[in-house]
Amino acid sequence: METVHTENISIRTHSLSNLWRTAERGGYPAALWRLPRASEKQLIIDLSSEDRRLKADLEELPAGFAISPFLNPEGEQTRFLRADLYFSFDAEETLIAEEITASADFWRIQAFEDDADDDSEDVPEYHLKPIPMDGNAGSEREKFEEAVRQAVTEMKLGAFQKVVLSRRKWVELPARFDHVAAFHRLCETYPNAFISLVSLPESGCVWLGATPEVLVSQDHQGMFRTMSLAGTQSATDAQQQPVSLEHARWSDKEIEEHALVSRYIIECFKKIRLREYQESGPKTVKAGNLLHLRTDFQVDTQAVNFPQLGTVMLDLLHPTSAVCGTPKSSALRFIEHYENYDRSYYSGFLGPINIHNESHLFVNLRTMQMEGDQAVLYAGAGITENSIPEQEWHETEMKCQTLLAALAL
Ligand SMILES: C=C(O[C@@H]1C=C(C(=O)O)C=C[C@H]1O)C(=O)O
Repeated sequence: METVHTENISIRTHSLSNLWRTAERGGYPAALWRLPRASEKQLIIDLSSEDRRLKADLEELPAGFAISPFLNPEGEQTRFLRADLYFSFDAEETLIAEEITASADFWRIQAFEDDADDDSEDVPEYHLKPIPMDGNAGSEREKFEEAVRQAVTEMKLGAFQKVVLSRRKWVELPARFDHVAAFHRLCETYPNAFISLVSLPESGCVWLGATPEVLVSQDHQGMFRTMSLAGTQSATDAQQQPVSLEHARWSDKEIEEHALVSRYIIECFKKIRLREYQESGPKTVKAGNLLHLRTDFQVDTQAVNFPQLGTVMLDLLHPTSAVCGTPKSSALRFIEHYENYDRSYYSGFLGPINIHNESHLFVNLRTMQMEGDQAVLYAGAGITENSIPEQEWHETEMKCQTLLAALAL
């Protein structure tokens, strides 16, 4: 990352919570994340307060954090947060690195500093008394199951092979719900997930999530990775005992649903005539309270001399058949007609770009959008010809539980 290290510009050491609160108070966009299996927690703050929308070009962009809506025509609606300030903390929340990029101007840094020094506001407690607001759950369920029935009918007529249908669930947050404490809680509960907290002042919303799905990742050695993740079952059996990964059984419906996503990824490689990918799987993996089928894909971009592969694949992959369907255009048309609501950033992608020469973008799943004392959770399920509406609804309920149970909401 490009940095300025002069004696007179340096952010004094503050706690993670204090930095986050200062960013929120000042109306600065901010993103806090923890990569899967990592202990380091990273925070960036964009001091421009600008609602910057662009195409996520991993070769061109400075260090920052991208968050894309599900609907992103030509990819140009990706919201980009520039890393004017960057902080990294270890598992004990000790500051281990801080950087100020050349783009940040001195006066804004000073104003930020002064505000961060004003620590008058006491740290909110982490209350755990939720008030579920699913008064309209009945009609939500009817609408969702009706859409599943419609999709099955259309698939039997050959209109498409798979569509991913989603729904929302509303929850009232406890008084003074602490976003950063909730982020830490998710980090502890889900060590294998990508945990993120993103504050977007222009919309007044903060997004919190724990996703298991990599969309595009390119590390500092030029290793490109993506995955197909589809097929879902509970990680516990009827007696609430954990299902061992070796003993998990998958139905033909789930195997087919998963295969469609893998085939979609391979088609993307074919479009760019790339044959040198390694494929491994499918295997059963645990994602919190759920099990999924996963196939991993990997390409050594240095060996194939294709450094821009991450950007090219991002363009081709999103939205994959894991969140949209097959074929993409018919599935999308069906979603737009039957879901009847804006998915916003749910099932888009998000993650750090060019932070220490790495970019890691994940599908925005197991996520909730918080605005004031309300939260909206989003969850979807892959529908094929053999789907049973009640089971698909149950799957979305389990997916909502990934966040609700961990946060005791
Ligand atoms: C759509 C979601 O998850 C996706 C759909 C899956 C499925 O249909 O089995 C599994 C994992 C994800 O790719 C979600 O979590 O909301």
